[in-house]
Amino acid sequence: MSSPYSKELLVAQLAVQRASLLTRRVFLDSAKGTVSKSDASPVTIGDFGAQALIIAALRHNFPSDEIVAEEEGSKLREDAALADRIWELVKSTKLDDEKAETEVLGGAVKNKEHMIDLIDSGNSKGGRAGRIWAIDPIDGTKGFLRGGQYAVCLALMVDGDVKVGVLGCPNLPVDDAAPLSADAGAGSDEGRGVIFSAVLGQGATSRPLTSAGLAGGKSIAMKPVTELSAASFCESVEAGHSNQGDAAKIAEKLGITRPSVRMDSQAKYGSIARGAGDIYLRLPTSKTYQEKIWDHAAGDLIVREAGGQVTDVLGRRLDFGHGRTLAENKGVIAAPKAVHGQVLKVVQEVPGV
Ligand SMILES: Nc1ncnc2c1ncn2[C@@H]1O[C@H](COP(=O)(O)O)[C@@H](O)[C@H]1OP(=O)(O)O
Ligand SMILES: [Mg+2]
Ligand SMILES: [Mg+2]
Ligand SMILES: [Mg+2]
Repeated sequence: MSSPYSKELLVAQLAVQRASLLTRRVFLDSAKGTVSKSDASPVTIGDFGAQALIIAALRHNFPSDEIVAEEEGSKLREDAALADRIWELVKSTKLDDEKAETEVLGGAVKNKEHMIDLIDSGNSKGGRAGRIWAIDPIDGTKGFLRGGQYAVCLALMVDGDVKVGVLGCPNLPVDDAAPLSADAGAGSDEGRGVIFSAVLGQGATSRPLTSAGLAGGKSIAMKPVTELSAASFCESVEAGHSNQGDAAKIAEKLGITRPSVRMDSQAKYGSIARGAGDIYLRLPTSKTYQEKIWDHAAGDLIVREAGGQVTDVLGRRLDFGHGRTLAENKGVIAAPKAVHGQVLKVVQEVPGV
């Protein structure tokens, strides 16, 4: 008998793989078709194209599942030139493995109109009932534009609980043991590109991102941290996304002397899950910003399955059942189980956190 969620895992991995190949093409192109969204954050033809390809694969395999995805298609109905550029990418990005491409992923998207409809169909409100997929087609779009790290993110929640999580990180080193560095090595794909995945209760794996089918996976585990003084934080690059000043105070109190590694996107979760980094700290910057479920669902499961613990700054598990946002959580602390409590205690000693 196959293990629980084996079909969901296979589809999710191949869908993320294909979408990551699309984003990689855009990453290497100087014209990324960037437009500004209503909240002033950027979105590119890579984000739209990756979302279309992932939703196409999900609709082919699981037509009645709900989908919560970051992007929407309205801009593309007003801007034909932008839609055309995305369509060029979507229709020409395929896996080399014919069987994976057609039998598993369902092959090419029919036409441009259908592509926009697919992009628009990630509009579920989310919630605590049933099967809901969460998609961030490019997490860390600012990193993607800067030549940094980014991630293609997909997770399946069932009744509010994350069961399957997959992260495509085209700019991380393939080697799980490579030292953690914010440098993405823009311009060269050599030795780069990894897919992390996890199924609840079945552990976490990493495998190289290739243009064929799925390459062999290896099981991953967090680095055992016994002395916090030898550890370092992995934090956001963007100062507006997490409170880096308070993080520095917390590091000092914990005896951490190494500087934080700054990295965009859920590549942070993947990096600590494979033992390349130690602790992911994301302290809230404002009382009003609510984290989005697609920014954390896959990473949360991958870290927990690699032996970590993930909570918010109040010590609560991330709750993905509240809708499109983590409405009941503030910030994130992801750390090896053995030291998570120590980090949480010091985080709570900092006034205002
Ligand atoms: N004010 C904010 N506080 C925290 N996270 C934010 C904020 N604004 C945007 N983000 C999200 O942080 C994520 C990037 O994380 P990181 O900083 O760790 O690389 C993005 O998904 C981004 O959302 P968006 O996709 O809408 O730009
Ligand atoms: Mg994001
Ligand atoms: Mg995004
Ligand atoms: Mg965005």
